Amino acid sequence: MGSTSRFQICCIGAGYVGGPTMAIIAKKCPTIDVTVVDISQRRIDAWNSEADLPIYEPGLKEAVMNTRGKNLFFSTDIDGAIEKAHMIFVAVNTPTKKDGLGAGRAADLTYWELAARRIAKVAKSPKIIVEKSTVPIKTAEAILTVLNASGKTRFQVLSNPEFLAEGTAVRDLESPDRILIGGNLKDEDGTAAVEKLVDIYSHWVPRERIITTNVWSSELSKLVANFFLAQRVSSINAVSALCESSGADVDEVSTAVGLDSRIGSKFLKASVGFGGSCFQKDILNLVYLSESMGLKDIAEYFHWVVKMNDLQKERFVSRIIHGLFNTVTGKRIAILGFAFKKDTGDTRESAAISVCQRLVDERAHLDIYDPKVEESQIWQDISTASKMDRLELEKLIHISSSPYGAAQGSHALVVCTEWDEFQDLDFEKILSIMEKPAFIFDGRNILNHEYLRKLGFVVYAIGKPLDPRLNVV
Ligand SMILES: NC(=O)c1ccc[n+]([C@@H]2O[C@H](COP(=O)([O-])OP(=O)(O)OC[C@H]3O[C@@H](n4cnc5c(N)ncnc54)[C@H](O)[C@@H]3O)[C@@H](O)[C@H]2O)c1
Ligand SMILES: O=c1ccn([C@@H]2O[C@H](COP(=O)(O)OP(=O)(O)O[C@H]3O[C@H](CO)[C@@H](O)[C@H](O)[C@H]3O)[C@@H](O)[C@H]2O)c(=O)[nH]1
Repeated sequence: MGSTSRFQICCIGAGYVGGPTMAIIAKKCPTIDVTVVDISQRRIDAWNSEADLPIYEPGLKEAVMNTRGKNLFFSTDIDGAIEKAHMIFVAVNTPTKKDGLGAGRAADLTYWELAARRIAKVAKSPKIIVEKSTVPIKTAEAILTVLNASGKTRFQVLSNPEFLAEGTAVRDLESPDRILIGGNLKDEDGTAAVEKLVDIYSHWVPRERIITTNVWSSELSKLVANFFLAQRVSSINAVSALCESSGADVDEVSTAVGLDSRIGSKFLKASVGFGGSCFQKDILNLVYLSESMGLKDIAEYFHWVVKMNDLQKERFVSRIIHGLFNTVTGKRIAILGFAFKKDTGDTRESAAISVCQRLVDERAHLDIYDPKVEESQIWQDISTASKMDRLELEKLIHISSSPYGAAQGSHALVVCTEWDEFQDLDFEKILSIMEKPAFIFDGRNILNHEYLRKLGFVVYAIGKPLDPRLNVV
């Protein structure tokens, strides 16, 4: 490990945020030593391996390989890394609570608190703690209370939410729209801590893109940013239902609407529904916060973004069932894509999970293909979502290593993830190996629907004028 006379950063949590964020800090700041620690030996071994890293992100492997062993280290020696660090990022998971008070809505801060208690126990010299995980407003304040209770040394807690999106993590980290740092700017030590973190980001981020606020604004801004993004997806998905009923085309509508510079064109792509570990969790967190502050109507307003997403997934499944003449029992359906978006192997809250679970409930036979998601992950996700046991599921589900394998003998192709490679498939070949009539349900609007119809497919696409050959109710 690096010399202790250099500035030392520790990051607790070697996940989708901790790993890539620290790799970029190490790359951009060669004079700083960065140690990423985790309780999972398996994850740390994977970060240290020569083969695949534990997560897939374009450009990540190069960034890690160029710095690992020089000023970037992955370790399970959490106490050792805490002890020598000047600054400690906490990037542990903060999932939605499963049980107890606020279950299904509030953030579960168990991992965060455990990390804070570890720091309090081990730290002997002053530390700057950087809250990287997404947390409810006032978490930093609670954490400071835990830390200060040890009475051994001084701590500053900063909020520095992460805005990277999966699939583009390296690009987002190298060229962020903004860096947000919340700290106690009324206090000299607080201001100095904020300045230290500003210094680090200034190695590669223009100063005007680094903004500082009070801690609460920073914590809340992260939740609100995700609400605004998810709200746009739910809004365009609501419009997609209207388009299907009226003959309008959702892509034409979103282009026309998005050209208004006050609205903008991003996050207006209708889909089977948003997924990912953040949107639903963070909005439910806002719902819970609003409810606990007595703001019932505000909570309901936030909640509709998640409810609309659930409706969209269900609407898509209904289109498949009705399209296949009101029953999918015993029919073979090829699922193309299982990740929650392209260019990631992450499946957390992926719309594909809900779609597969619903189709399996109807006793359809699924053949699933995804270029990056591990087979074991698909089994784990469907087993968790379904009421059926593994033996029953194995009779209904097969996982293929190619899209053609999945399509063989199927009645329908269902696109759940917008992987680029799906646009380049040989659809003539696919048509020839499918049952007839052959159906395509494009949950991402990425295929050339007119061409596919000319070939002979019956095509359903989100928010598009309905194919006259499609059975609808
Ligand atoms: N995934 C994203 O794209 C993204 C983007 C922005 C913000 N966030 C937020 O960042 C946080 C982390 O998300 P993630 O996707 O990286 O989660 P993750 O599950 O991929 O990684 C979290 C890691 O923390 C480790 N961990 C948990 N408790 C620990 C402890 N006490 N000591 C050491 N290690 C511990 C876990 O083993 C795990 O490897 C969450 O709050 C999330 O909301 C995520
Ligand atoms: O027009 C769109 C845009 C996105 N999506 C879907 O929305 C989900 C989320 O996509 P995206 O936001 O690109 O990925 P995430 O990695 O979940 O990133 C979000 O969540 C992160 C975790 O908080 C934040 O850091 C990011 O800023 C925020 O974009 C995915 O299922 C997308 O397919 C759509 O359906 N239509």
